[in-house]
Amino acid sequence: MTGNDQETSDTLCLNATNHWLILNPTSGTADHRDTIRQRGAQHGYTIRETKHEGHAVSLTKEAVGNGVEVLAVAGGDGTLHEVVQGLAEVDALDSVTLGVLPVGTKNIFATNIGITNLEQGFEVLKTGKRRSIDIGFADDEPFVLSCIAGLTAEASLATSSELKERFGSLGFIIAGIREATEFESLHLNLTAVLDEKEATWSGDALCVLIGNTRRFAKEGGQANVEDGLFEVVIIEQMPPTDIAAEAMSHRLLGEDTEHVHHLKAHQVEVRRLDREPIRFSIDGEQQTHDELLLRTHPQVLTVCIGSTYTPAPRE
Ligand SMILES: Nc1ncnc2c1ncn2[C@@H]1O[C@H](COP(=O)(O)OP(=O)(O)OP(=O)(O)O)[C@@H](O)[C@H]1O
Repeated sequence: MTGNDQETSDTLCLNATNHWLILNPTSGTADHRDTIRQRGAQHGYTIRETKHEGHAVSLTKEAVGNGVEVLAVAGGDGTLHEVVQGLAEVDALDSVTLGVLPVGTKNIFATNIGITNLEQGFEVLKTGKRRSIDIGFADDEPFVLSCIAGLTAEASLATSSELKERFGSLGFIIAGIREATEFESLHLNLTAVLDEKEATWSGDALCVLIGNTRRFAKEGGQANVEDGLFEVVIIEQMPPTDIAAEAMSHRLLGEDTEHVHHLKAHQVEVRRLDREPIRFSIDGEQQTHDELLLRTHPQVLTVCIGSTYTPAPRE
């Protein structure tokens, strides 16, 4: 099914009978607990609060065990990651409709599906349309946003608004790397598969950015979340003198440059070529691996979307 084919199957999120709401009271500025409890109760949700890290995984499994049809997630991207993990663990990715109430710090996923605030999140849960979107898997772990190899902290991608202003989305990553003090390059092999064709790349990289709902190339923002493909950017190790020029080229042209490659793939394998394991950030969660196999599962998760959401933004 293509993104457009789904238009005919859009269904309002209004009719489901069994609604649960998973609330992370510590997300973002941590001042939303009472509001969510009150609004959630008004809308007839069964509310479950997370008490510790990882708790949203087991609460989600409990919700599935209780036959939940609509699951609202009041939190940020980390909470959402845990909920999707819970759904995957009980093989229920396609049996629940997910809604997002963005009360986290960055809320990248909510923004990418057209939900910008709490009020609108509740409204979309009640009257919004739903779409089936792709989920990535890193070995057996599902992820929604992205898997990044080689950056020491996800934060370095999100904070520097001045660099972003100057260089654009990918450019500011490149420029950000230049400014990072503790940065080690990666000696790796990457194999990408698209339409049964394989492409490989080996060498020293500054980082590899693999987006599911998140786009790093060009102006960044939302990727096509319904095409069953990752958007992959390989940023090669390069002389410091080239970095600013490459960053600016991405700002001005949005195109591949000598040291930056952009491709789409439904499967990506990343393997280390030296002794150091590779550091990955999977939806912001830090892990190390010698190798990692990333695959997309196309259109397996049904989510309530905001009216500004479009499956294929600025292809
Ligand atoms: N009661 C709790 N106490 C402490 N940590 C918790 C609790 N409940 C959940 N968590 C953890 O809080 C982490 C961060 O939550 P979340 O992602 O929702 O907020 P955020 O980091 O502010 O937002 P974003 O990820 O959008 O920037 C999650 O990884 C989760 O494991």
